[in-house]
Formats: sequence, structure tokens, C-alpha cells
Amino acid sequence: MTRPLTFAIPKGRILEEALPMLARAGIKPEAEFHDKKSRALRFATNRPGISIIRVRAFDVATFVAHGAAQIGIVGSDVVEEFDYSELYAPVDLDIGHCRLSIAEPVGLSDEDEAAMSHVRVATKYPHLTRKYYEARGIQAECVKLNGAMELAPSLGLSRRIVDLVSSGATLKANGLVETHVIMPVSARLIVNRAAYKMRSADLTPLVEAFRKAAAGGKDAA
Ligand SMILES: Nc1ncnc2c1ncn2[C@@H]1O[C@H](COP(=O)(O)OP(=O)(O)OP(=O)(O)O)[C@@H](O)[C@H]1O
Ligand SMILES: O=P(O)(O)OC[C@H]1O[C@H](OP(=O)(O)OP(=O)(O)O)[C@H](O)[C@@H]1O
Repeated sequence: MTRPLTFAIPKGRILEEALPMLARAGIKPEAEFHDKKSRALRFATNRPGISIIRVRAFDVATFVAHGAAQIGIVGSDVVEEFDYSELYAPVDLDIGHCRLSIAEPVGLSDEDEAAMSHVRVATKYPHLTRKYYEARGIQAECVKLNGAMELAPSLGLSRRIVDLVSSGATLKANGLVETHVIMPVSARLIVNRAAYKMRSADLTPLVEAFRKAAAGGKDAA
């Protein structure tokens, strides 16, 4: 008997938009998934061959890249930050829209990039930050934070931050202004490449179901 597929989904803010997408693709988690008091991390679904794990956004990519989960949903920010060769991201789900941007305190006019050789940046995205600056001949010294990056400039940790921006409210509330967009972000369906080959009979129809679910969402909009 083949092992059930494990589907990894992030417990953060993508979850709310991901659940209707899963439902459109024919997957519904068991009732316990919605019980806020439950400490369970793995859940059965209406599909006997598919179970769901709920993990942190960055860990979705790690579980799927290592084949511990075969399929998952995660932001393109995470896919690009890790750049795992084992991850295949076949469907843009058109949810979780935001952008990865550079920000700095209001009133500190942005230095001319052409004159800079080194920057210090607080971020959860050191790989993408270094890559962005490297392409401009600037060496980025990254201070890794896991959240609340917006505090870094006022507390003297770094002048700049690289973080996700959506409405811009968090930057505004913390006296910061967006100076450059590094990349637009949306959530992707990700699949482990080896599993995709070895379990293509299970995974190909699932990928197609998500492709249709994402296109259906657009039609409905
Ligand atoms: N402001 C936002 N608007 C839209 N999408 C966002 C926003 N912030 C984050 N996202 C998307 O949601 C994903 C998860 O973000 P979030 O920081 O909420 O996750 P999380 O699970 O709480 O992370 P962790 O627990 O690892 O800190 C991000 O990788 C990004 O793709
Ligand atoms: O532009 P806005 O609409 O204000 O959204 C941006 C905020 O959203 C994300 O944080 P989140 O709320 O997910 O919390 P986190 O800092 O714990 O990651 C991101 O890290 C920003 O702080």
C-alpha cells in the first residue's frame, strides 16, 4: 500500500486564503484542524490518501525540499530565499500578495546606491538581500531577525530593513518608508521533485486541481 501524501501548509497569514483554495482543489481538513485548542500538528482530510501538516512558513519549504512532505503551499519569498533545487513550484496560487522591499526611516534621504560599497540590513531574508545588493556591487551585512524587523532602525541595529510589505501600515506605524521593491510575492504550490517523478499518478492530478482552483479564483474575482 502506498503511504499517504503529506501536504504542508503554513500556519501564518496565508492559511486563511489557503483553506478555500484547498477546498476548491477538493481537500478539506478534519474538524479538529479548526479547533484552536487542539495541539495536534498533523490532520486527516476528506481524502484518505492525503494528510495535512501545519507548520511555520519557512518550514513548509524545508519539509517539502527534504521529501518529508511531498506537496505544500508557501510564499514565493520563502521559495526564493531558500532556493532549494529539490523544490518545484508549478502553480502561482494568486493569494498572499505582498512585496519584499527595502525600507528606512522617514527623513533619512536614501544614499546614492552608486556611491555605496557596504550596507547593514536587518532582515529575515539574508540570501535575497545579499543577492539584491551584490547585483549592484554592494556588500550587504545582514542581521538576521525572525520578525519585528521594523524596530531595527529606531533601536540602532541597522539603518535599513528588508521585509514584506502589503498595505504599508506597519512601516508607517514605525516611522519607516519603502525605498525599493526587491520582488513581488504571492503564494505558490510547491512539490518535491523526486516525489513528483515517483508518485506522479497521485501528484499530477493534484497539481492540475490546484491549477484549476487558482484559475477559478481569478474567474470569480
Ligand atoms: N503583509 C502581508 N500581506 C500578505 N502576505 C503576507 C504578508 N506578510 C507575509 N505574507 C505572506 O505570508 C507568509 C507567511 O508570513 P507570516 O510572517 O505571517 O508567517 P508565519 O507563519 O507567521 O511565519 P513565522 O511563524 O515563521 O514567523 C509570508 O512568507 C508571505 O508569503
Ligand atoms: O504592510 P503591512 O500590511 O503592514 O504588512 C507588513 C507586515 O506583515 C508581515 O508581518 P506579520 O504581520 O505577518 O508578522 P511578523 O512580523 O511576525 O512576520 C511583515 O513582516 C510586515 O511586518
